[in-house]
Amino acid sequence: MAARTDRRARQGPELVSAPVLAFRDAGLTFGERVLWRDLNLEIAPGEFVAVLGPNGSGKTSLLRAILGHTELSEGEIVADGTLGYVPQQHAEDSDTMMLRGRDLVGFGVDGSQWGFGLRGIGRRRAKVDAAIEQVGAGGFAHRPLGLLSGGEQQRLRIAQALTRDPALLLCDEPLASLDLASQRTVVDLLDTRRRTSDTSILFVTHELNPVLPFVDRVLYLAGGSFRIGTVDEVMNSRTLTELYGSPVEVLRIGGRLVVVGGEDDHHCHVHAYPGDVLGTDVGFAVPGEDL
Ligand SMILES: Nc1ncnc2c1ncn2[C@@H]1O[C@H](COP(=O)(O)OP(=O)(O)OP(=O)(O)O)[C@@H](O)[C@H]1O
Repeated sequence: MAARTDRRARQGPELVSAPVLAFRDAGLTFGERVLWRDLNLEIAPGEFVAVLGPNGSGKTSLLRAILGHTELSEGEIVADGTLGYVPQQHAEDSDTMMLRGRDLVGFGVDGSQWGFGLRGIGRRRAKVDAAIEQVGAGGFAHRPLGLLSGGEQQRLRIAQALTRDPALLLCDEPLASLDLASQRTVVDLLDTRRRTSDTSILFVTHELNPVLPFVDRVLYLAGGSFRIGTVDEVMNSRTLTELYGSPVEVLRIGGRLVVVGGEDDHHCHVHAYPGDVLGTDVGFAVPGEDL
């Protein structure tokens, strides 16, 4: 039966090094459309797993299944500990002038868990302050969200997720529409969190290179199938050609990982990822051009 269950509730606290998340024969299909199936994956404490794949391959649906918002078609997902969620930056959020940065962070601790009355309010405020400090947002958290840069807003979204003290952070393209310096800040925050608290990171992205130095494994979804392994095991021409069923070439150029082809059957598409998030050349090339 398809289900997402809480391992701690079932098995007790003795499994100290148990995976924080496990997919067991998990599958997700919509009608005839198979997004992925027979997925078996265990994510260890502190592990950084990048989820890659073309548009529509099922990356966001994977996160939704973990969060329990989408029901699996088969298998199960077993979670151990609290989940935190960091969404992508949305342009429409920038219009928000009524909401202060710390209000956004506070959404992470709303609910009855802190109790009511003055003591509850004080505990809640302390939790919000601690999360804001963890992401270094004390200097701007009092300002309206609409006056903050995309990078500052994204730091506050991470703070919101951290208020829950998550064992696993689910990140849905958190670097989208951020400049390279802000990307680096966000990636550094996530890496610090996993080093200091052993929080695992499941990171959905179209751009692997900004997180390349931190990635332990890659889950690459495409065409109803997937590959899991280290960057070297997955991001190579043979593996991706096999996965896509059409020629794909993976090149390493100056520390950058460049994938040629694979987006669809009709266009030879080139992704050029910057090898260093402080680099300036997020290049896109057309077939036949020198890289
Ligand atoms: N509830 C649903 N019912 C039917 N189809 C769905 C449902 N949810 C998602 N889909 C379909 O599943 C496919 C995968 O969607 P998903 O958003 O997971 O892809 P993605 O890999 O995150 O894409 P992108 O990179 O564009 O964000 C899409 O074709 C989408 O239309």
